[in-house]
Amino acid sequence: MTAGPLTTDWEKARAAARAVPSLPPVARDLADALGHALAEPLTALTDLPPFDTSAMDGWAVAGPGPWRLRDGGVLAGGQPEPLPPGTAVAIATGARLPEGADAVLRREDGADEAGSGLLLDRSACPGPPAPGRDIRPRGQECRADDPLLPAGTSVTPTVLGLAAAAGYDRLTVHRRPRVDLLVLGDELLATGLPRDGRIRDALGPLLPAWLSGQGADVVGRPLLPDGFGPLYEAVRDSTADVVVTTGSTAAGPVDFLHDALRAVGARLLVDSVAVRPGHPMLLAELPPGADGRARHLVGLPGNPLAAVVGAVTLAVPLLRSLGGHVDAGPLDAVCAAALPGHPRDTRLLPVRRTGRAVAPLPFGGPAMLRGLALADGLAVVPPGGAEAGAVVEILDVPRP
Ligand SMILES: Nc1nc2c(c(=O)[nH]1)N[C@H]1C(S)=C(S)[C@@H](COP(=O)(O)OP(=O)(O)OC[C@H]3O[C@@H](n4cnc5c(N)ncnc54)[C@H](O)[C@@H]3O)O[C@H]1N2
Ligand code: MOO
Repeated sequence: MTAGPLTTDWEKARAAARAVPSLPPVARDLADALGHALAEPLTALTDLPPFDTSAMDGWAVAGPGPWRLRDGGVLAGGQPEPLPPGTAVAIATGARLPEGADAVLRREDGADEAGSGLLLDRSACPGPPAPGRDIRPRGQECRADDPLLPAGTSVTPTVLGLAAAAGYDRLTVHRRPRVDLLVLGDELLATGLPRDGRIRDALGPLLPAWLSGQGADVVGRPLLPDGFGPLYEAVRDSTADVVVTTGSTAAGPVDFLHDALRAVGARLLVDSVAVRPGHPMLLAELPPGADGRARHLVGLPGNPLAAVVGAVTLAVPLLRSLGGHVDAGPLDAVCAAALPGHPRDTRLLPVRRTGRAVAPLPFGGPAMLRGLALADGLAVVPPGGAEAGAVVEILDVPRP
């Protein structure tokens, strides 16, 4: 390691994690693109709708009524015959409008006169249907080549739907970062009740479920035994874009993270942050991978809430940047009551939201998850605390 221990301001720590460049673009089938970020703008490959379409079930009509009804009807997906003036044909919502039709009469507004073969307009508004009524004209939503979404947009289910509608089978997206999760601590149990001085691992279940939703492919490791050797070897041998460790950041008798980083030739970018809880968190640049790409390690403290604060501060911004996501700015809220702060450091506090106002939750100690599990967000409390009525930034809590 080339940098010495240096506490970083909380905003600067977040900025350092966000500063890493995105991973290269890859092409993915739509079905595999969910959760990636677009590496190029999404441009319409077609007009939408691609042809004039009926917006309602009823009849396509040509000119003023009454109309002579033609046999058959036009269904969605059909190719209709042209419609001569003074005639009408039954049509379904989403069906292509026949050439010559200038409006659609809704099913509930038309009367199909028995015997005469005539269709009468019984709609409340008298006079001929206004041209274009209940038609979705070609290109109403977009024209081919129109920009629909900027690069950096996260591929949500809606984006998949829009891309499919606009003609895409594959999308160019940023590769998702691969994460190796190393959970450290001989005291941790994977199952059962706490016993014999040992406790359950809370972070193995929490982190993969959360970080996957942040656009990462997480490979969870079984609990790693304490000791320099296993940690050093796991970090040295990992080929992931990001190694996330939990525990071992402090100076306890089995806290070997700094030693392991030194031994693999890592460079510390952030070594402790002025935030509570979680201040021993760290961010390091690992020696590059075989392809020359930068690789990183995020060291999260072992106390569970402290680890979540570390992940919000370093891991989430790092993974979002690597994945190429351009996210909206944070939300803020008004403090319903004073939020207690740390005298010198930023504090992240689990809060409950009611409307635009937030209030602190009990059980927000560094080793606890009870408050966080009920929280709607983590309030960013400035040094010294926030008064009732003050506006504070709210960060998202872990979600799938
Ligand atoms: N002398 C000092 N001691 C400590 C300091 C300090 O500044 N000087 N900082 C404290 C703070 S703050 C934190 S946070 C912890 C950070 O410790 P580590 O990152 O080295 O973590 P561990 O010692 O391994 O564990 C701390 C605590 O968390 C429990 N733990 C660990 N992993 C898990 C897990 N996966 N699930 C549930 N609980 C876990 C572990 O049993 C310990 O109780 O250091 C303080 N000490
Ligand atoms: O800051 Mo430690 O992170 O108190 O738990």
